[in-house]
Amino acid sequence: MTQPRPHTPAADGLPFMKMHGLGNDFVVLDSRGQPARTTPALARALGDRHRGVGFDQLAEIRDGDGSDICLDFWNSDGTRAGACGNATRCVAAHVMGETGADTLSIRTARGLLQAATVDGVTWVNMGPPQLSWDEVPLAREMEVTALPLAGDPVAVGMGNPHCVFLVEDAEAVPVTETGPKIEHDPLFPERCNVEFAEARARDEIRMRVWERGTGVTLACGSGACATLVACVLRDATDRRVRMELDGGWLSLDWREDGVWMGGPTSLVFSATLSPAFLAEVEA
Ligand SMILES: N[C@@H](CCC[C@H](N)C(=O)O)C(=O)O
Repeated sequence: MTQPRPHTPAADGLPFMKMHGLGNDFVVLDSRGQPARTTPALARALGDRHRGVGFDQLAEIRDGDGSDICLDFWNSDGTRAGACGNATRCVAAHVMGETGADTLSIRTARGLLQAATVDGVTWVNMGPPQLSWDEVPLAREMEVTALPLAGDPVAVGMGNPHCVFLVEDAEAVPVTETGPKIEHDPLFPERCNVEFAEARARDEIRMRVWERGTGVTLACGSGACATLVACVLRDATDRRVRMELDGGWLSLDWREDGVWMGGPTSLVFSATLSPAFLAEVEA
């Protein structure tokens, strides 16, 4: 009997999924059972919204390592990200849908995360915030709540660095002007994501974001978690809030075991990258 021919990306192309969580959009590669594929060049080429597919982040699923799955993240400029909350929720919803389970363990660069489906909503525990200067990281020893920057922001690590400004009116902030200046400030040796947060009530926040390696996005999950932490540290909100981002609403809850985040996820389509596209990237 003839054996089925194994799938080889060079001959058959490379399958991927396009997903989004509140308009924070992703290409997802499923590399379980095979070698990881992503390189900085592939991430940049795929992230090109004109010549590739386009995404804010690329997420690559790998076989579990003492966990159900492993997950790696890349920005559209080809750099790695240690955390991506919305992609984690999207992938968790997809994998739990495959298996019918309502919990999932996910190993990421920041450690082991837990996801759960509750009343049809996918939640992820993004872990406890990192609140010492060397964990964020900052360039030198200082309080994360006392940065020497105009606007008096708070630095928070969520497996990736965030700088959160508490503002009176988030709509009025020139995000595209201020975001890149803070992202590249020497205080952040690994650059940072920048959030502008307006506490509308003890249980409601409006947030807009500039993402490291990507720019303005409609939502940022790890940024939402960092924003909640900053608001609680400044006593602007309670630990359980709803948050409005440009792309929609998230629910957040800073518990003993970490910052939990729940909200919608969407699988937009599945398709295959052509062998010609892959050959051009590898050339
Ligand atoms: N959109 C993401 C965060 C992506 C990573 C970020 N740009 C970084 O480089 O740290 C999220 O939902 O958390």
